[in-house]
Amino acid sequence: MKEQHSVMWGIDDTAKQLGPISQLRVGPFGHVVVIADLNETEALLTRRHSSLERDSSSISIFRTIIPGALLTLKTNEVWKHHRRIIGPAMTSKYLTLTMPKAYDSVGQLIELWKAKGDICGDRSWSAGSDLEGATMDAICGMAFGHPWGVIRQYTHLVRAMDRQRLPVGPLGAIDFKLVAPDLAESTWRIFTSIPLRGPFPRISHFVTRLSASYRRQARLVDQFLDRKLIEARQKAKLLGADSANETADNTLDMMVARELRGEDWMTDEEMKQELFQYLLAGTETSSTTLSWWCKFMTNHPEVQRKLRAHLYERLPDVQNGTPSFEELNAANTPYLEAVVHETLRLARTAGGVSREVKHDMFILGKLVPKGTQLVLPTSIGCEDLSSPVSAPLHTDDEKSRGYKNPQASFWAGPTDAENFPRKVGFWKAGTGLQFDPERWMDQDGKFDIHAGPSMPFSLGQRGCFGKNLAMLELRVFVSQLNVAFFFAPIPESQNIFDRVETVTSHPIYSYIRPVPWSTVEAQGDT
Ligand code: HEM
Repeated sequence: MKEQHSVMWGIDDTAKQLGPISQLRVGPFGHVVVIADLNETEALLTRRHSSLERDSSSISIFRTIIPGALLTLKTNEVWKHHRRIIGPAMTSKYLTLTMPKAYDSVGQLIELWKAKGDICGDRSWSAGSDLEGATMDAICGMAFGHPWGVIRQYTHLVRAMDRQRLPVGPLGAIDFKLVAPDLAESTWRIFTSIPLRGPFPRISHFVTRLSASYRRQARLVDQFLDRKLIEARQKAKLLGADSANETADNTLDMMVARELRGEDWMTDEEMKQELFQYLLAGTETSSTTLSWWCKFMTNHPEVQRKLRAHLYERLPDVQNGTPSFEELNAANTPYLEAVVHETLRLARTAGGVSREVKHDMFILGKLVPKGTQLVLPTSIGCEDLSSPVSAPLHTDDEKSRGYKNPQASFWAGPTDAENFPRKVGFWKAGTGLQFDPERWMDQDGKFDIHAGPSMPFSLGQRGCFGKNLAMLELRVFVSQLNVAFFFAPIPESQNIFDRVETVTSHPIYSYIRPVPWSTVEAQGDT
């Protein structure tokens, strides 16, 4: 793992060397069991989920800033209650209503990149913080109805810069150091306070909370949420319950309207935590995925050109920026869907998920005791890491001890292996790590979600709550950015694919050079 600078690639290598189930020691006392087999992972997350629970260590890490929202609740009655209340926010009805917020945010990002392009000439800059700002604006709009104006502020600052004195970073790119509005800066400060490493997250975060600046920033965000809650309730009362419910175009308004109708409700504190969780779970994940997309585009001009032609053909409105919810789907824009899926597959934004075993169970023929922490890489289909058909599922010793337990997985046991041979060789040999959206297209040019494995949002009951919103946002951003810009090549010294793993696995360098499609280099040979 040290050699690869990545836990995720390290786990891939472990799986290649040790097979689909292995045990790693973590620190002096802990250990985790890694399951790197696609069928087994699917079975665990979907069919055997009642034997598993979200693991205590990740819960205690995220509880430092969100003590009681979906992400940090055990799968109990409270979790089900929260899901019932905010679940409708992911239905097509609400997503359709909130979609204009995503268009607003990407529109502002396009303006920012045009302003940067004007002063940068043919030099590149890093896309990372711009994308964080734009996805934060989008999520705020979708959650509370108003973006925080991060990108608007960045654009204002860029327009005021002296093009003769732009700061140049060590790799030759322009190093814009832009300051976001207070609320956004405070939220990022809270996110970065999450103690991702170290054995005692609660203690280390307690120390962080002693700092006056942290307390001031946390208070600012808390007061904002209080204010929004009051405003949303006043607005809903004026409109009346039914009309408030019909017109709600953000998650807070939707929750408040349901509260007013007496349907279901949460305490103020619960509501605030669920909304804050939107920011935590929805900003970095989307911006990281989009940063990877920019890198893939920069290296694949042919994909950019094909995508643009496809969008112009399928979406007459694309230039005006408002294709509808129904128009932006896999059936209507299959190549866009393929590009988004391929980006998610290779970005490996959330490299893995973890679970705790609730009682002794058999996994791939091994007895895994109660309390064990499982790590399930979400992108094991990237390479061919499944076990071969002939892998022994029970050792002779286990069989002689009568290991025919009722909780064995669907796939465990020699008979199942014969009847349901393990899927191996998902992609053409040696192509698994290449960026190739065509792998998701069938012979008739349709998008085929079953073409191969990919589970970037995880699976099952505790899989990503925001998947529908995230997919919509990615389709909106990718289509709008593609139509607005050609991502021109950048110097080799900046074209580095190294990762850093925090909450997500993001590129260390995300330099871009977006140019108008009218330029000669955008037109290329075609
Ligand atoms: C590209 C974007 C995203 C990716 C790749 C992603 C991925 C994931 C993954 C892998 C999990 C863990 C699931 C598990 O443990 O099985 C998760 C959980 C979650 N995600 Fe996302 N996510 C994304 C965007 C979003 C957005 C936009 C939101 C909110 C609006 C969101 C809200 C959540 C929540 C609340 C959970 C916890 C669900 C629970 O424990 O019940 N995510 N996400």
